[in-house]
Amino acid sequence: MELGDRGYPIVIGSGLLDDADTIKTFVRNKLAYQQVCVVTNETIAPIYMEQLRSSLTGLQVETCILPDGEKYKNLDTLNQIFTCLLQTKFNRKACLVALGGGVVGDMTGFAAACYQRGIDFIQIPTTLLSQVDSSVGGKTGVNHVLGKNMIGAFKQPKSVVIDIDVLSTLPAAEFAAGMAEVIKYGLIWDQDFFTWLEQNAGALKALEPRALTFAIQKSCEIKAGIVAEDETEQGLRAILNLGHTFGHAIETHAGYGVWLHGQAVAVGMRMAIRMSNWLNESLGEELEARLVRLLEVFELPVYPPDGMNRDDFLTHMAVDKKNLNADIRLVLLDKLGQARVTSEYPMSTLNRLIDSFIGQS
Ligand SMILES: NC(=O)c1ccc[n+]([C@@H]2O[C@H](COP(=O)([O-])OP(=O)(O)OC[C@H]3O[C@@H](n4cnc5c(N)ncnc54)[C@H](O)[C@@H]3O)[C@@H](O)[C@H]2O)c1
Ligand SMILES: O=C(O)C(=O)C[C@@H](O)[C@H](O)[C@H](O)COP(=O)(O)O
Ligand SMILES: [Zn+2]
Repeated sequence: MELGDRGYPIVIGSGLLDDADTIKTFVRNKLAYQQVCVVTNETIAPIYMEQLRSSLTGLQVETCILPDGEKYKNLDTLNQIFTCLLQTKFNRKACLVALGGGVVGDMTGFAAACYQRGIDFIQIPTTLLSQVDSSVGGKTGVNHVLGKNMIGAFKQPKSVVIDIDVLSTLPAAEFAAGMAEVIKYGLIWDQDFFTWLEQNAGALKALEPRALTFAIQKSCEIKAGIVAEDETEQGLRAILNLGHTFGHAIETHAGYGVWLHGQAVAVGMRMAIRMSNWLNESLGEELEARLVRLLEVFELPVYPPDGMNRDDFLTHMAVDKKNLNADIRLVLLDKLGQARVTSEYPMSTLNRLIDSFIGQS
């Protein structure tokens, strides 16, 4: 990840958690930490903690085990990390290691940004979503009942270690949720990658290592390239939010954890593509149909939840972080592989768009 003195390596491979040399290079010796606190959760700890611990022998390794779930991505749980660090007398030279999915990664990064005004952290992402998206780019934070990820900081990790083997224990619905973000990269940035995903969906679903590695690598490259241009989302980076304006509204309305983040993004991307086509007919209706076919291969939802109405969407979309005033800013496509952020559309079109999805599921 190219970011000047905040740049960092992203290593992708098989067997990395068991590979003491890799862990040594990217977590231990090279960065010379004395104290390491692995932040993980109650689901991941029994599966992967011992493997990681054996690659960290010789260091003071503490473990902070959080409850599992999006509903715990909040300030109370964040405080549990601070309590762990203070009880074990961690100093400013300590390093946090996020071993988990996006929830663990976002909270660990935010804890690292805050603890004693900032310590280092490393990402060891264990879900597909966290491997292709949340572990890269430095967005960290927690949810508020009134909005997703509303409290947080930009804090880049010192390295990202992606072991594709951990995906073998990931539930299928969680794998699919990660695929929604992978598909996002094709839509916003790379039409050839989108076509490749259509052609290789079966291999990805079967966890075929070559296909998986390619998809993860491509996703990280695209994300890192965008973040390198615009680390703190002054402009370009907001295109990574395709589908999220609608998706975050779904997650918040349903209650955190009821809809997986990637599921909500899948529906949100479909809504954004239909809106894009309505505003720019040269995009063509076929793209929405192609997206739906691809989402359905992974059994991702393509309609918002029953009972969610237009006001529910608009209320939550009004507190989106992209908004600069009362206007709701959306990420839309000009064509496959090219996105932009805009609030220049008739409100009547947004109303009609939301209505076209209500009561359809
Ligand atoms: N910071 C960013 O740039 C960014 C990007 C995308 C998403 N996010 C955030 O990430 C979160 C979603 O992350 P997620 O999809 O990884 O969900 P998650 O962190 O909740 O993990 C999903 C589930 O899988 C379990 N799990 C994780 N790894 C496993 C493994 N290898 N084997 C078995 N079970 C495993 C977890 O315990 C959890 O129950 C959301 O809060 C979202 O807002 C952040
Ligand atoms: O890294 C980014 O920038 C993204 O927008 C990636 C998204 O997939 C991710 O869900 C992110 O957390 C959303 O950010 P937010 O600022 O809309 O909360
Ligand atoms: Zn996302």
